[in-house]
Amino acid sequence: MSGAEGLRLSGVEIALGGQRLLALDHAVPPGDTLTVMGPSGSGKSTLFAFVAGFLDPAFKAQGKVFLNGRDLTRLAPRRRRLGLLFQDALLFPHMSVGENLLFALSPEIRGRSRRRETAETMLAEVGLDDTFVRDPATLSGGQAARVALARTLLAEPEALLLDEPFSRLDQALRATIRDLVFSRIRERRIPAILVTHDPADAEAAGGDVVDIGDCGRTGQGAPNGEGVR
Ligand SMILES: Nc1ncnc2c1ncn2[C@@H]1O[C@H](COP(=O)(O)OP(=O)(O)OP(=O)(O)O)[C@@H](O)[C@H]1O
Repeated sequence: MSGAEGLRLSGVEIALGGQRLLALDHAVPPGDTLTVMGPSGSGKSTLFAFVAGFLDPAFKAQGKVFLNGRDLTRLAPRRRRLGLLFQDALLFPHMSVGENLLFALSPEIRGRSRRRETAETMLAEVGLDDTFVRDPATLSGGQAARVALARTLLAEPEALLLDEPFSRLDQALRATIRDLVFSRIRERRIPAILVTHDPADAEAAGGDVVDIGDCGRTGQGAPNGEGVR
């Protein structure tokens, strides 16, 4: 089954050194977020590497990833149309906020003023009007997280991989940025996978939660993708 809309991990199993690390079979509808939890070393980053297409050859993987009906499994990473958000905003320090955004914008959007207007509109969407010319070094942690989100969304990803994107933010800011990210995901109907250690993140994401923690040790884990809620 290809899963015409959304993201689907179909019979995914990843092994390392002959031992099964994780198994996952799960569909993420448009606008939903699947939360993946598990202790350090359980394979969360490895799962993202598999979905994004840069899994280290030390791992043996089987199963497929479908996105809006396309089989991504053998596609080059840049053709998968995935957006990633990490703990760090990872903005280019030698570029202004606006230049960071324009870098992510499709070359199909032509014309200097049209490109700038598109980037400014996205900045406004994440609550950052009038920051186009700012130096990223002068941004607060929350502002940098907003720019990172804007840059990711500007590339118009068909799915998002969120790798502990809130873990560097203090508690109050964390709630604000979290709400912003999940509201954008729902409104734009983007399927997402979130890796986190924080149950409050999973709660805010509002979708299924899978714990891949026991998989390698017991061979059970969540082989049928049954969420814990
Ligand atoms: N390139 C690699 N070659 C061999 N083993 C690796 C490689 N990368 C990771 N591993 C091992 O694979 C297992 C899963 O690692 P992974 O980084 O996916 O865990 P994680 O759940 O993301 O951990 P954390 O929560 O600490 O980020 C670990 O045992 C790790 O040591």
